[in-house]
Amino acid sequence: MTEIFDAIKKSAIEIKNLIETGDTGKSTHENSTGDTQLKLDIASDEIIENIFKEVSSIKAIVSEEQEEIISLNKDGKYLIAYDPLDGSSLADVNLSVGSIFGIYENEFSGKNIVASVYVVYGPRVELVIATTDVKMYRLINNKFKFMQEIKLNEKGKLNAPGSTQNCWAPYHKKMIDDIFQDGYRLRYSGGMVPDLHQILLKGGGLFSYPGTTDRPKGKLRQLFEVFPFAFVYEKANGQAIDGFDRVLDVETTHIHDTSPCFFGSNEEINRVKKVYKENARK
Ligand SMILES: O=P(O)(O)OC[C@H]1O[C@](O)(COP(=O)(O)O)[C@@H](O)[C@@H]1O
Ligand SMILES: [Mg+2]
Ligand SMILES: [Mg+2]
Repeated sequence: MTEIFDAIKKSAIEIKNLIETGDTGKSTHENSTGDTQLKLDIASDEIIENIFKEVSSIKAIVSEEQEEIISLNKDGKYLIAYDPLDGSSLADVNLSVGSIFGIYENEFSGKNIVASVYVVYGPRVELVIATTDVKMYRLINNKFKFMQEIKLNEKGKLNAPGSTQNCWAPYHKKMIDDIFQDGYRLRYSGGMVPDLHQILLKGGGLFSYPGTTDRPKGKLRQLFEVFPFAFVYEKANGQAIDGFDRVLDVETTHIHDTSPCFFGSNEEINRVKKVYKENARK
């Protein structure tokens, strides 16, 4: 898998340069989820696709920005699903954004994810690789240097509650209020990558993107966003659930499926499970 990680590192350096110099405006296209694509989304997608085309171990790729799976090498072992520029609408206000990659074998499903990688483009560029463990690297003088392993504590102090609040179920609202009452601090930028990276590096907490009245299956996409981060959180001694069970056990029926999702350290996730079990129906 090393050549895949090297390809991702190469794409991260090109995307960093694109973000620094590129146009943050909208294109005239929509992606399959119905989001208007930014010029940066399209350009980052092209960068990654062109680099992955050169890697012989990749069988097929699928991007959040494209409709279909693209076959690359019939003898390749790995399938990669990626979100080329997550949180792209935050680039114009100079908040952090990211890229997310899920590496799968056999077919695109939560059960088949074998590794994941994400990149944070912030004041510094950091890259996190999850295999059997979770390792963080930082871009220094155009090279990724190993910095540290990432492990969550049993309990954290941060709360990142996503989605439109007036569409929350009453029990979800009460749970979030209770968590704040217990002294947790609000940390939500609207960029999944920096928001989840912050919880990982500060030792723990909760990130939630529930099902809501306007989006019963949430917003975040399983293959490109939810499963890769679920893999990271599990390997970092945390958990990722759909409110009830491991989100990596949720079935994928379409490549652009979304799922409610909760990522965090054990204490916070067990709290979500209890509230959802007592109040919600799956
Ligand atoms: O504003 P909301 O509804 O809380 O949604 C925020 C979420 O949407 C996203 O921006 C979606 O990602 P894209 O920018 O790749 O579409 C996530 O990064 C973030 O967690
Ligand atoms: Mg995204
Ligand atoms: Mg995106």
